[in-house]
Amino acid sequence: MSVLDEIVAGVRADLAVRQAEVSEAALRQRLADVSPALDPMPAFRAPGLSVIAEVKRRSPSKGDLAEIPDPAALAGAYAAGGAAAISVLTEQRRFSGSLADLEAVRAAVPTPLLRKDFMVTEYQVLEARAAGADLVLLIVAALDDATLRGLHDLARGLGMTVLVEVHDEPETERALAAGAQLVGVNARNLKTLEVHPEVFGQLVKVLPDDVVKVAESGISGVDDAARYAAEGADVVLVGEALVKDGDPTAAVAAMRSSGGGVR
Ligand SMILES: O=P(O)(O)OC[C@@H](O)[C@@H](O)c1c[nH]c2ccccc12
Repeated sequence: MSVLDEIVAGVRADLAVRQAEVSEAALRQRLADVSPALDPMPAFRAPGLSVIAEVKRRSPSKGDLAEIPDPAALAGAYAAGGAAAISVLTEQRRFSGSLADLEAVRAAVPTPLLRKDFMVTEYQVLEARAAGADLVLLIVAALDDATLRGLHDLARGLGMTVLVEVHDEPETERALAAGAQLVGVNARNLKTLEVHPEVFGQLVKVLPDDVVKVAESGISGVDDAARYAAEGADVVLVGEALVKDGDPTAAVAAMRSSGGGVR
């Protein structure tokens, strides 16, 4: 079993517990009370480099990163630095996140929010929207084509934006075939946890001009952000470097301006 398979098995077990507590019908009812999803795409498409700043306590590859007792305060700091969107890890077992973190952040900031998790069922997409998320992540390596397309269409139907994550060329072709408009190239291979920073530069050549391109993982500071911007990234998604920085507001602002042209 790959690391990704093990993570998804844990996610499915946790999901079964939540599904036993809240029915899908009840979740769908909650959707009526949620404000419409915010659209991050105009900011992502504007000139310059956008930052998706991530709330991330730990990871399977790096272990504990930061305690983050108050995710809403961290998100407020990211927003003050001009983050175009905020990613909240909600996976519990490996990343110590939760939907409660997402809800707390939603209550605190008006910035578009990404639910970062291992989404394998419609229920999780509905949960994301009900908790106030505007975007969801779909990891191509974790999904068959029919499920990828089904979850993509469901999220779009709910007014959400989908970040479709890839790590190689076949996955990129599958993402585009599913209709992806926002593609994230994860430098980390989720099956082995190895980081390959050169993958973005390879895959950017396969991505059409009108697709918004996100560079994900292992971005340690302004130099990495600037390098990805020069390679064609519209957006960088950054976790570890920001949660460990004593001044996350300044760190986000510096990454934005590293891409040439503040937006
Ligand atoms: O902390 P980093 O190296 O800046 O990485 C952030 C983000 O790219 C990473 O958290 C991530 C990218 N894709 C994922 C999928 C699942 C969980 C986590 C991720």
